[in-house]
Amino acid sequence: MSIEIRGVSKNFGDFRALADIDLTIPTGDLTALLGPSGGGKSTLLRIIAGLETADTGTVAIAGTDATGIPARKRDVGFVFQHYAAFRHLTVAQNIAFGLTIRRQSKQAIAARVEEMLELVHLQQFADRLPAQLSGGQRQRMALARALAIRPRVLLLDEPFGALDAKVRRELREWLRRLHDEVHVTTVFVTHDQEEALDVAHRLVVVNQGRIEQIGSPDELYDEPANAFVMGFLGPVTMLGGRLIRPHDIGLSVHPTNRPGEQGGWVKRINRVGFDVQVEVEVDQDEAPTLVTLTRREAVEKGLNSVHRVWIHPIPGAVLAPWHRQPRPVAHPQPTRRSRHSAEPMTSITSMV
Ligand SMILES: Nc1ncnc2c1ncn2[C@@H]1O[C@H](COP(=O)(O)OP(=O)(O)OP(=O)(O)O)[C@@H](O)[C@H]1O
Repeated sequence: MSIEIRGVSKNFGDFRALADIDLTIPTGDLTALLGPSGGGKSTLLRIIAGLETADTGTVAIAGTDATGIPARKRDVGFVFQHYAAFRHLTVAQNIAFGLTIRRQSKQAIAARVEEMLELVHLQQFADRLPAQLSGGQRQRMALARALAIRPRVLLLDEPFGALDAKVRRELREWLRRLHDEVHVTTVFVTHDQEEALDVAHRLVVVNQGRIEQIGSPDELYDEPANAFVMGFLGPVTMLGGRLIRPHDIGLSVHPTNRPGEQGGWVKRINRVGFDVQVEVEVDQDEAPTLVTLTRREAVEKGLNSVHRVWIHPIPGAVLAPWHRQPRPVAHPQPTRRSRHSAEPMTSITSMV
């Protein structure tokens, strides 16, 4: 069931939380709304759900205008970060809740609850109370409860936000597989770029009430629309006045005359897991350029004993123009730039 959002704006007093949002979410897709805190992701999700009303614009679900329809009649399943389970009801009763209030027959409810317990792998926990579950199990119960009513749309607001990193990763994987099974149109809010890139088919980057870019994980990573998107998706650094990813920089201990090459001094070498991060000072008035190498590359180049190096963008590197900030930093907190004013990204092939 596709979701069509047209011209949606929302103000809270003088504060503009959403500014003229247009977005189509295709049927059966798993879409992530990704962006920094306060950017408007939850507000947009709540407007889709009918839990919040837009000041202007429309929301259509499956081709029907849902703008004036109350949340309970929109046929959406909703899961929040902190799932409010009924503490005195068992897992099975919690999952059955939406079906019970819809006055389905006892037999139909029992069959659906069984199906849902199986789907979320909680069969053996059916008779437990929510307090007797782990955080990850509770969120799976929340998903089962949301899905039990056969919603047309599933909306998830940071559903794994309160869980530890390992459980989050497991649930991410699980959610992807679950979506492959049930194919319900799903919108997932997260501020975690790794989570979004890992789980979603499509990402919508939301910042300061606007959409910065929409695309597949590959499109966003390889062709970010602007410096904000590029900086939000992972570490970036500066080379030759442009924003570049640290692993898109090649390093040699002799000059090689490659396009865009710059000489510099090694200031620091840090081992980060399997990678080695090298800080290279090209210009002493600027923050050092970060270069990420594998440990093997660092050893082969004998980096521990050299100080003078030459660095260059590798072929195919993604480079963004960068309007000079007072002091560029290795991991900038990018300022918002409108989609329209953003300069196009250039690849190294077109730069040289
Ligand atoms: N009911 C409200 N009253 C006033 N301001 C609100 C209300 N709801 C949200 N806001 C403001 O609107 C902005 C967008 O909030 P929203 O929750 O949509 O952001 P978000 O991108 O989901 O952020 P987070 O990841 O922190 O939840 C924030 O600045 C927030 O303070």
